Amino acid sequence: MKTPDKEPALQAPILPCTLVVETLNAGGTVKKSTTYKQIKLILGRNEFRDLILRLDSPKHSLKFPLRDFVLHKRFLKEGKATISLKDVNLNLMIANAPPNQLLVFMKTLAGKHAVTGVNGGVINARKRLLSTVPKSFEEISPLTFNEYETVRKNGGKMPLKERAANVPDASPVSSKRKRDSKDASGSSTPKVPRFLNPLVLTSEQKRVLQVVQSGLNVFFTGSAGTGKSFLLKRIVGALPPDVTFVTASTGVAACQIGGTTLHAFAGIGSGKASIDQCIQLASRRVIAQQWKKCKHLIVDEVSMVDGDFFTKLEAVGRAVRGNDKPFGGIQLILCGDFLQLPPVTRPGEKRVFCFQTNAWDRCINLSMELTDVRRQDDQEFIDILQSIRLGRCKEEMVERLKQTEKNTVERDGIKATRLCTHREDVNHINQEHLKKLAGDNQVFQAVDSDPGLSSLLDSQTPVVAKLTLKVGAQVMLMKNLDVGQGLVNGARGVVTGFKMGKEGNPIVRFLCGVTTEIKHEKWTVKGSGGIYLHRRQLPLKLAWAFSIHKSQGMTLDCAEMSLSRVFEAGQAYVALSRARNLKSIRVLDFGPECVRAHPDVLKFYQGLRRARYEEQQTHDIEISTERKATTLVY
Ligand SMILES: Nc1ncnc2c1ncn2[C@@H]1O[C@H](COP(=O)(O)OP(=O)(O)OP(=O)(O)O)[C@@H](O)[C@H]1O
Ligand SMILES: [Mg+2]
Repeated sequence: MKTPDKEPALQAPILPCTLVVETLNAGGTVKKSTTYKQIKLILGRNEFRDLILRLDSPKHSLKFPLRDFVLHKRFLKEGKATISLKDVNLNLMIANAPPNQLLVFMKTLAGKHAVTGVNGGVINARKRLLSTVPKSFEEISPLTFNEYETVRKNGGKMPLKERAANVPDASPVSSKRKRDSKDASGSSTPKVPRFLNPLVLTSEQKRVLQVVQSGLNVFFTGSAGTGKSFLLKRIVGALPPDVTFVTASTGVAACQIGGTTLHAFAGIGSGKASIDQCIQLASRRVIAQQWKKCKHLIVDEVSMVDGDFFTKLEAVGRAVRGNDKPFGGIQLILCGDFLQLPPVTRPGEKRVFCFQTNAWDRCINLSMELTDVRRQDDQEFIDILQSIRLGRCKEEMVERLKQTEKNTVERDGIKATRLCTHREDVNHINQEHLKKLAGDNQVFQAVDSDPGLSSLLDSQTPVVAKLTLKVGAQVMLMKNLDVGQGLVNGARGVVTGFKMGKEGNPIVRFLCGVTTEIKHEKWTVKGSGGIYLHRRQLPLKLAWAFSIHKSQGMTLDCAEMSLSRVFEAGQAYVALSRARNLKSIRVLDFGPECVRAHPDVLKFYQGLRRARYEEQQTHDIEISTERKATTLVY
């Protein structure tokens, strides 16, 4: 994989949000509550260098000195947090803030507060009274790594850490931090935290984010590994969570971006009923509320959304929201690669891609293409993949892929995962291999927040309800645990033992060189009506075999594949493009006949390319919310 670039510095902490200010009496009950909608919170310092939170809106300007406070930050991902000002009995409840900005804002607030204390504390009351310094307010500078380190080394002085134990809903940062700061040998190494040093978007990714923030309905595409899902997560973090609905065509893809399936959002079942019936279904109170609340709808892996289903959704959006604009005025942010897997159809059913519908033409203002491949860094492999994506495979490419049959991708007892074209083969292969291993089965049962909805959690989380392991079991990690160490979604490993004790967690040796105990993790999905469901399970799956359909969107460490039975256009491309380089795959039974691209999709992409060419010929493109039906492709 390419070495990631890093963001040089963070922006000044200004947070768009809604704020509820609660005034409490001495007993802690609420005396008064005032809501300020669509305001900005600005973190700054006054003339005495006190930390001040300023509320700005066209009608209001309030200042809250931050002296003795507790941060409640369990719901950061949902754009919510509370600052309890102990000395003045106020609760400042933040809602509807872009989650990424909120995270940086809260960390900066905690860090700057701790550093202020470390660097000399506050000016006494007498000096303040006698001071002739004019009143001022200066926005705070971004938290630097040195400040972060000061806070880390003076751990006790940092309010987030110090008080977490006393705050019932403060999230347990300490255990995660411990894991993040240890290397494979277990020794502590100071690491720049991800929030201080986020991966930089490429210029084309930034451009898409800009367009999304301008409010246009956008479809962005690009070959496998160009960072579409990566960008989508940034987009999610930059939009207000209360009115943003994050979805994908499949449960696994939805889980990767922290969303739900498009079907679960829509509430129209399979969408096979007539448009009138679909509208009726979506008009049920809880579903309709969701539709009305939604201002931004995000859909990943849109290539697998059926065209008829998309047409019905568009009509439902207009009807349920009582708004004649396309999709009822919801901003659409669609992403995917139509040259990967198409919508699943029954035998004999006509396949309609989304882009072939009138609804698509009415809705999508702008189509953009990412071209910089980030998953692979091996140019020869990138060239082969680009050609296969378009349904072409020259003789020398076939030969090169055939040569990989001799690759030894096994290492340290970790075998290649067989990517299967047919789902039924996957289960069979995994169970047969597990049976052959000596030793006892260790069964790990998931704990679901609502056992009645376990089948929904089965389809929307990447982990199974019942996981059976043995020493020697080949496993795949299903969650990013520590990106720096290589413990990422798709990492391959082998079970080497089980911890003694009640839980008996597995010890897994991974291909990246780390051997570690795997503990339970939590997955959260939004059910219909916006209810959150949780599953706790080990983030592992058996990995002797995996289906190509389930692997769409993933990056895999080592895989082998037999592609002679491919039955879909794009299937061979999806399988091959999961790998990082030619050394980490073994391709069996390969021939040019395995490679297929759908002719309608090729035509669609030719149209996008032509439009790019014409745009480049005529003028520099200006992004304007006025423009309709423009196609912009990189
Ligand atoms: N700007 C970036 N900086 C660093 N790494 C990046 C960047 N963009 C993407 N990546 C990395 O590239 C890899 C592929 O990204 P991602 O899975 O988002 O691609 P994708 O276009 O969604 O692929 P697919 O079509 O297979 O779903 C990931 O490991 C991701 O973290
Ligand atoms: Mg993706």
